[in-house]
Amino acid sequence: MSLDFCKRTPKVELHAHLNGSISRETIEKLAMKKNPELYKDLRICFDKGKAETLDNVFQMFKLIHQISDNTEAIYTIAYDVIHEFSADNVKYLELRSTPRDVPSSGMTKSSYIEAILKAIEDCHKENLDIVVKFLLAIDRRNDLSVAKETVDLAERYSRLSGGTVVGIDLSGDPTVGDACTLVPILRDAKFRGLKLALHLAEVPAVEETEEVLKILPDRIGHGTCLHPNAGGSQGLVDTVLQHRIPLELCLTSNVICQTVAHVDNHHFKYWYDQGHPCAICTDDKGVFSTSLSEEYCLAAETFGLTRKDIWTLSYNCIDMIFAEEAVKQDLKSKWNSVKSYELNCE
Ligand SMILES: CNc1ncnc2c1ncn2[C@@H]1O[C@H](COP(=O)(O)O)[C@@H](O)[C@H]1O
Ligand SMILES: [Zn+2]
Repeated sequence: MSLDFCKRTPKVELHAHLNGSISRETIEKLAMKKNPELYKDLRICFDKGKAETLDNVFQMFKLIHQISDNTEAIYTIAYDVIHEFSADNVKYLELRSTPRDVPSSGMTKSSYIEAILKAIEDCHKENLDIVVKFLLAIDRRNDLSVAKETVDLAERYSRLSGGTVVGIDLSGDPTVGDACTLVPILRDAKFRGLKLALHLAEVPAVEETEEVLKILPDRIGHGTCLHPNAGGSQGLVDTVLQHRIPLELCLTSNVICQTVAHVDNHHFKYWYDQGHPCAICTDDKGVFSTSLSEEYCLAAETFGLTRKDIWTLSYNCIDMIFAEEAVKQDLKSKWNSVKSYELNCE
């Protein structure tokens, strides 16, 4: 499969953490301004393959958060990330990010969110050919009061942004905390009309996953350990299949974090072969030195997908987006307008 074809294929990105998507160029720009020593540490981490384990990845987020501790940096990261996805021919992007308060820089959770919304609006004003939506993330180590504050902010900014904020993500180090404690607030978020894209079973956790699945989230991030062979259970698989809950699958992320032993064993194959809705995503394109086109190419090469398969995989993601029907129709016509040309030319 040519990377070029995957680049030319219009794409939907549904699982991208803002601070994990930051490119080397943006890191350099921000870190050099702030503290060149920090840049040295970050550069070492950013050399491909240095992430290596889930633990290392979460160490990298700590470093990145040191440079994204003010609204100006958050704006720059969001602005650059949107441009980078757009340059990779992503036509629809859902960014997710965990709002942070940093008293020393005067950043509040509200100004954090507003900086991202401003970047989205400015890219829109530039007529960049990409629709961007935004999910507020709850870190799974957060307690109920923080989670509730995030849901309140999501509801408020969904209204104020005219529908750019669409929902809630649950993320954070999967080996820390217990998502069961957050179930009541996640249920409430759904009741209030927010969409839920939840990291689930990134590592084995049958009971927790059972509890969270009862909410029937709108999409699942990773779902690596749902299957009994991966430390899950048949009951979990059956629930996800029965409700056709779409999966956001991030191949490179899982291999680097070692939650999947080798890309050949990636659970993409199991779900894809059953015709289950699967979206190929990057997770953290900066931290994992990847792009959405590279992820499609990797899936194609690993699982023997044809150009038509890749095209269909990308097209089917449109039905999984958290946007109104009109946006879906627009995207579908965009895909269809280049389909026969792209699929027939070599
Ligand atoms: C690798 N697999 C993963 N599993 C779980 N959570 C992840 C993640 N990758 C990223 N995050 C979550 O996203 C945050 C960084 O972006 P924001 O500061 O929110 O923009 C991380 O701190 C973590 O909470
Ligand atoms: Zn993620």
